[in-house]
Formats: sequence, C-alpha cells, structure tokens
Amino acid sequence: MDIIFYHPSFDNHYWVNALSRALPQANIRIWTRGDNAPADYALVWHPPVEMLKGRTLKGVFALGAGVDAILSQLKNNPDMLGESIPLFRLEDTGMALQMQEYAVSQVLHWFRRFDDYQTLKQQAKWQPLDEYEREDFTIGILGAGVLGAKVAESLHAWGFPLRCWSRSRKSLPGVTSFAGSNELSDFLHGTRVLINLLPNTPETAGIINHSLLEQLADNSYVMNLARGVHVVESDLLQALDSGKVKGAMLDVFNQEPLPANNPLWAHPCVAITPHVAAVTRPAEAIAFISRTIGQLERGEQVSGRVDRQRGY
Ligand SMILES: NC(=O)C1=CN([C@@H]2O[C@H](COP(=O)(O)OP(=O)(O)OC[C@H]3O[C@@H](n4cnc5c(N)ncnc54)[C@H](OP(=O)(O)O)[C@@H]3O)[C@@H](O)[C@H]2O)C=CC1
Ligand SMILES: O=C(O)C(=O)CO
Repeated sequence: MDIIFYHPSFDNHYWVNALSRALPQANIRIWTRGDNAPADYALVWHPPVEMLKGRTLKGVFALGAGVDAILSQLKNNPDMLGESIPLFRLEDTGMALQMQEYAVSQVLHWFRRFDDYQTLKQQAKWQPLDEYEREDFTIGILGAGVLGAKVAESLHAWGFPLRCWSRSRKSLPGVTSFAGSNELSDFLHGTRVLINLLPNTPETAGIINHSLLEQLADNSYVMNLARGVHVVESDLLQALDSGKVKGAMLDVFNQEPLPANNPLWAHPCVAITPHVAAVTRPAEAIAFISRTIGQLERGEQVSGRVDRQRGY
C-alpha cells in the first residue's frame, strides 16, 4: 500500500516516520511537486491541486476536523478529486479535550467576572461585584457534532443551563436541543454565552451577524472556536460598542494571521488566540487514520467520511 503525505507546516518527516510505525505494511512518502507515482491514500492539509488531480485513490484524509479549505479548492477545481473518492476528516483525535479546556476556562472567566475584575485592577480599585447567577448564564452551542457535544458535556458538569443548535435533533444529557433554521431564534432567545462550533458551509458563513447578535440576551458573550467566516466582524464590533455583547473570545478570523490593523486587536472587550483552540495531535490522529485505513482495507464500516454535498 502506498500513502502520500503533505502538510504545509507540520514536520512532515516526523509524521511519515510515526505513520510508518503505525502502518508497517505501507510505503509512506512525503509528496513533493512532480511526484505522479501511484498511491492508495493521501493524507493532506491545504494540498496543492496537482497532488491529488488525476489520481485513483482509495481515500483522502484531511489532517484536521474542518474540511472547508479542501472543499473550496474542489469547488474551483472539480477534477482535483473524483466524486467516488471518499474524503475523511479527523473526528476528535484529542481536539475535543482541547475545546473543552478552552470553553470551560473562558465561560468560568466570564461567569466569575474576571474580565470586570481585570478592569478594576487596572484602576487599582478594590471592589467586590455582584455575583452572576447560573440561571442567568444560559450557554448556547452552535453545532452539536463531535466537538460541540463534548463541549456541552464538560459545561454540563459545571451546572450551567445548556442548549445546542444543529441540523438534526440531538439527545444530550442536560442540553435542550434546537434543530434547523426554524428553531434558531428560539435557541438564541435567552442565550447569554454563545459558543460557535459549526462547520464552514454556505449555510453557516456569516451566521454571527447583527440579526443574530440582537437576539441574544443583553450583556452576552461570544466565543468563536470554529471559523472566522462565521462572524461578520463589523457587526460584532458594533454589538460590543453598543454594550449588547459584553465580551468576545475569538480564536479564528476571516483573515489569518489577523492583520495588525484589525480593530479587534485593540478592542478592550475582545480576547484573541491565534487559531489554537484545538490543534491536531499526531499520536491520536495517526491512530485514527491507521485504524480507519485498516477498516477500509477490510471492507468494514468507517466513521469520519465527509458528505461533500452537505459540506461537512
Ligand atoms: N479553532 C480550532 O482550532 C478548530 C476549529 N474547528 C472547527 O470546528 C468545526 C466543528 O467540528 P466538529 O464538531 O468535528 O464537526 P461536526 O461535523 O462533527 O459537527 C458539526 C455540527 O454542526 C451542525 N451543523 C452543520 N450545518 C448546520 C446548519 N446549516 N444548521 C445547523 N447546524 C448545522 C451539525 O448538525 P448535525 O449534527 O445535525 O449534522 C453538527 O452538529 C470544524 O468544522 C472546524 O471548522 C475544528 C478543530 C479545531
Ligand atoms: O482541525 C481543524 O479544522 C482546525 O482548525 C485545526 O486547527
């Protein structure tokens, strides 16, 4: 079995060595320009079109959870990957725990008013503030897939009222499920903390806009852990300036790296991380990929296949 590997920023040699240990029966090589030799599988992130074009692969694995970049490449280059070639993505592989850490720590930061205490500290003011009540701190999670469901689970342990919004109805302990565009308004009504874990698709791009933000509870908080394209930045800034939204924690942006002149950097109510909410963990990712390749080779059912029409 031949496997080609390409990632623009990972240590490709490290990955190929680790993959070779996990799949000793496979010949695994780093793909470089001009390599047209046969391959059974391709493991990629932001691959050059020529890497995949014209190949008859048994499968392509995205080295992350989101496949928006590769699907957008495919839209512009439909012959990059034949319709019958399955595309897989990483499911969890250590990312859910990272998302849980991120979401729980930030929700607690807001709930315990550490943002307000930081402001008071800058003024050298010793001033106990009113406590927030849990029942006024409803957390709404946009997207209840692999990562959204795990984030909900971790917040459930802290006793917050929880709701999620997805395409299909969910049954998650302690979480009220809202499904489909008809139920989005009800989901937003009363949501104090909005956490975004949707995939980037034509239906979800720009979803966090003026109309959505207006429907949140007053003094709400927004956490974007999914993709920058979900947030209309000018609408968020306006909501922050008006006080409708009290704080935003943003990991992903329309343009990455976020340009130095972007007003989000200087906004006092915005916290920023550089797309690190959940990174691909090699050991877990390699375990998932090698297990899935084994299942495919044996003709077994596999998980993680992307529905290209749906976009995630
Ligand atoms: N910032 C970072 O470091 C990282 C960001 N990400 C981002 O997180 C995203 C989510 O990952 P993951 O949880 O694995 O993805 P999943 O595909 O498992 O979950 C997606 C969820 O979104 C819901 N959804 C999709 N489209 C719609 C829609 N039109 N209306 C309502 N709900 C919708 C799905 O509903 P249903 O269940 O009904 O299908 C599902 O619940 C990734 O696509 C990626 O962009 C991922 C990893 C790291
Ligand atoms: O896996 C993904 O989709 C990511 O965004 C990794 O940071």
